[in-house]
Parts: sequence; structure tokens; C-alpha cells
Amino acid sequence: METEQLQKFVLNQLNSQEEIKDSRELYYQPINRKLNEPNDSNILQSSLQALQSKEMIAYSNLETYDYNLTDEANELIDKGSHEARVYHSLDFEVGSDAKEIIQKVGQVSAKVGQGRAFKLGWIKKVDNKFFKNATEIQDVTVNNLLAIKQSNTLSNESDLTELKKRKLIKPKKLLHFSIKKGPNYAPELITFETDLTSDMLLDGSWKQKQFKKYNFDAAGILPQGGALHPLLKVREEFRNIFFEMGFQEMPTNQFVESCFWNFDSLFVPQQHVARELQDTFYIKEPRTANVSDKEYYDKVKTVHENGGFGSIGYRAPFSEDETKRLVLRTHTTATSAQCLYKLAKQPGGFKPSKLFSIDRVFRNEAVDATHLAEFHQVEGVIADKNITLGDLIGFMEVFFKKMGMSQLRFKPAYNPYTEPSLEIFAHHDGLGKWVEIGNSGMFRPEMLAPMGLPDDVHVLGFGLSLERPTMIKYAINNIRDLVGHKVDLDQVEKSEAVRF
Ligand SMILES: N[C@@H](Cc1ccccc1)C(=O)O
Repeated sequence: METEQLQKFVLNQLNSQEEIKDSRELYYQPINRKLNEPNDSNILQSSLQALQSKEMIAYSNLETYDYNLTDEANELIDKGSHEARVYHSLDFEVGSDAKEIIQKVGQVSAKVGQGRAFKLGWIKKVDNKFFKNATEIQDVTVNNLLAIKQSNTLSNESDLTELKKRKLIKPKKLLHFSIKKGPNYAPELITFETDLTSDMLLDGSWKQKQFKKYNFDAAGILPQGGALHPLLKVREEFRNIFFEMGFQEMPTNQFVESCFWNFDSLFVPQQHVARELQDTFYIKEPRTANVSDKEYYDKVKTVHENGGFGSIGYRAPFSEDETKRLVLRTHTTATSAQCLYKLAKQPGGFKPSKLFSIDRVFRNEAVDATHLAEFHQVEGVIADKNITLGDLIGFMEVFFKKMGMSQLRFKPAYNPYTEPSLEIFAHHDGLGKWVEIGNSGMFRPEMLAPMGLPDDVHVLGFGLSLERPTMIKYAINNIRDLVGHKVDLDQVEKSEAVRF
């Protein structure tokens, strides 16, 4: 390594002298010359820095200039200075006028040289004619240029300044160094330990070691701060809106549900396509759940088989085995159902409630650019006396406006557990089109009455995915860029707080 070699070389040089006044004097064998080339200074400086950080030496920068001749200067060396040319073109007795001088030496030399030759007393002017005035001249300009050509500099400062001004020489900055021994000077390169290791402590070798000083001025590594994933940012935004509107959060910390809560309590027929294997993940072990409230169970069974509350039911046998099967919940409405059931059963009876949840659900779907087998649902339910479809629409408008979606449209839809049901569309100004954002409806009496909710208590509900608005907001086209191992953590750290 070149710097290490140079470090050793410098230490060796200092062994025989207290101070190296100018690094350009150092004769460095590997490159077989003195260290006075501009290219040497960089590598020398890093070597000196390394030694200085160990306090083996102390060095300071010396700045000087080298001077190179310009083309014009080289021409002057060949042909003499302009003033000398003017002088030589003249005679002591026969005078020349200005025109004649130009003819002899050319426009430039005549112009520059005439004035300078006058100043120097080399020529005189009588009756508009020019004559030689000195028997002998010293061409100082050319002599100075020759001196610079030889040694790259000139001892006479004012001459140097003048040549610079006349653009006859070009300065070049040079960096070199003066070097002294430091407090830790040694003729050999010492390697300092950077870490105190447990081995050094155990075998006592730390006593012989020299340790590198801590550099408290060194810039540290930027600490890794936590950053919310875009999905969680959007979730926070939704949560805040729910809290602002007086909602309570439902406990959704349970991914596995029975078919009873996921489907049957919601009046989803046992033959419904959504319950098929290709749509729902069934749990193998344990396979089934227990029935906890036999009375409620019987009511649900009856409403499925025979109807009630103005309904004729599905008129098909209700399978106990099917209702007990465990599944990964396909929607958070499984939790909403349990919360509504508890609301009906709570001490003191039903009280108006606004509930929400934002959590994960699972569907056995083919995975593609916009679908995963799991996603997050934002869900809200409002239970109160005599609320209507108008309340649902009114609520949606307020709720989504808070998310920045002010233009909504509703389309009739079908859910087994709501009637009427509405699909919700919002106008996305950025995309310039209507996008489907959710599903909603008024829960059916077939679902609410068996729970024991009073007849005049109506419940509205809605659900949407968390991923969809997040992808729109962050202009993500592939869901795998949002969820999973392909997520770019850099993007996660940089993504701004959500606003639709
Ligand atoms: N569970 C519905 C959403 C919904 C919730 C509540 C009422 C109506 C609809 C879904 O998964 O899309």
C-alpha cells in the first residue's frame, strides 16, 4: 500500500532530523525523485494525516506557486521583448517616425514596446522622430522569463507580479508540507488498536497495546429511525377520523373464527359460494369450535332453516358440523357480529353505539398484481334506534369527506346480511375517474333479531379495504410493492404522511 510505504519513509526521514522544513526536499526512492510533483501531494497528505492522527508527527501545509510560461512568453524569449525589438529597430542618428517602426517590428511590438522603451530610457523622440538613446540595453523581461523557465519562480516579487499582469506567466498552486515529530514519534510505524477486545482483557495483552484515540468530531452514522409503513399511515388516518366521530375500536385480535360467527350469525346461507374451499381458508387443526350460547345458536339455526322476523329463511337443513368449522376470518364483520351480540346482551340493555375496526382478513384468492390472500379491512357499524338508509348515506358523506373524498356515488348491491346494500364509489380527482371504495348496507333483521336487539334498533355497516386507498394515494400499481418482502424500505422511510 503506497500510503503505508510513505508513512514508513517519513518516519525514517525524521529519525535523523528534528524537522523536515519542506516535503519537496524529500527524496523518495520508490519513485526515484523528490516529492515535488503536484500529484505527490495528495498521497503524501493522506499519509501525513494518518501519522498525525496517531500523533506520531505534526505537519502543516505550505502553499507556493509554480509558474509556467505562456506561448507569448516563449515567443519573446526567441525574438526578444517588444521594447528590445523597438530599440533595435532604431538608429542613433537617423530618426524613424511611428509608421516606420510599425513597418519594421509589427503593430503589436510597436504599440507595447514603444512605451516601455521610453520608460526605460532606451529611446528618445525629437521632432516626431524616434532615436536610440542608450548604447547598451539589458532585456530584463527576457532574462526574467529565462530565469522562470529554469527554476519555475523569480526572486524579485514585483517583476513576478508584472509578468503575471502581462499574462506572460501562469501561476500553478502547489501544496507541500513541513513535518515535525509528534509526541508519539517512533522510527517504526505503530499500529494502534481501535477496539479493546475481551481477548486482550483475558490475556492481559491490553497493557502492551497502544489504542487509537477516539475522534469525537467524526460524523456518526445516521441513526435508523422507525417509520410507519404507508398502510399504517393510512390506518392511522382512518382511526383518527373514527375517534373524532365518536367511534370505539372493536377487538379484532383474533384471526381464526368459527363459521358460525364468520357466516351463520350474519345470515350467510351455508350453501353460499363464498364458503367454498377456493374462497375460504379452513383450519385443519383444531378443526372445530364449541358452541357457547346454545339459545342463540338455536335461534340462528331456526332463522336459517325456517325464517322468522318476516323472512322465510333458506329452507335447507342447518349443519352443526359446518357451523363449528374454524376458518381464517374472511371479513372483520365476524367481529362486528360478536360486538352487536354483546351489545344486545350487555347489562342495562342496548345502548346506541358506533364501532370500528381496521385489521387483517384472509381470502383464498389467486394472487396477482392487485390481490393478495390477505388484506386489511376498514369496517364501521352504527347501531341506534330507527336509523335509516338516509343516515347511512349521510354518514358516508361526512366520513369520506374527512378523508378528502367529497364526491360519492352509491350503487345497489347484494350482501346476505344487509338489505338494502350499497356499493360506494368515490371520484378520484387525481385519477380523474370514479373508483369503487367500499360496500355497505343496513343489517338484516334475520341477523339482528336472533341476537336479541330490540326491533326498533337498526344497524348500518360498511367495509372497505385499506390497501386500495393506500395504493391510490401512493400511486402503487403492484400490491407486492406495498405488502411483502419486495417492499422497498427506503420508500417506506421516505413516504409522506397520508392525505387524500
Ligand atoms: N363485510 C363486507 C363489508 C360490509 C360490512 C358491513 C356491512 C356491509 C358490508 C365485505 O367484506 O366487503
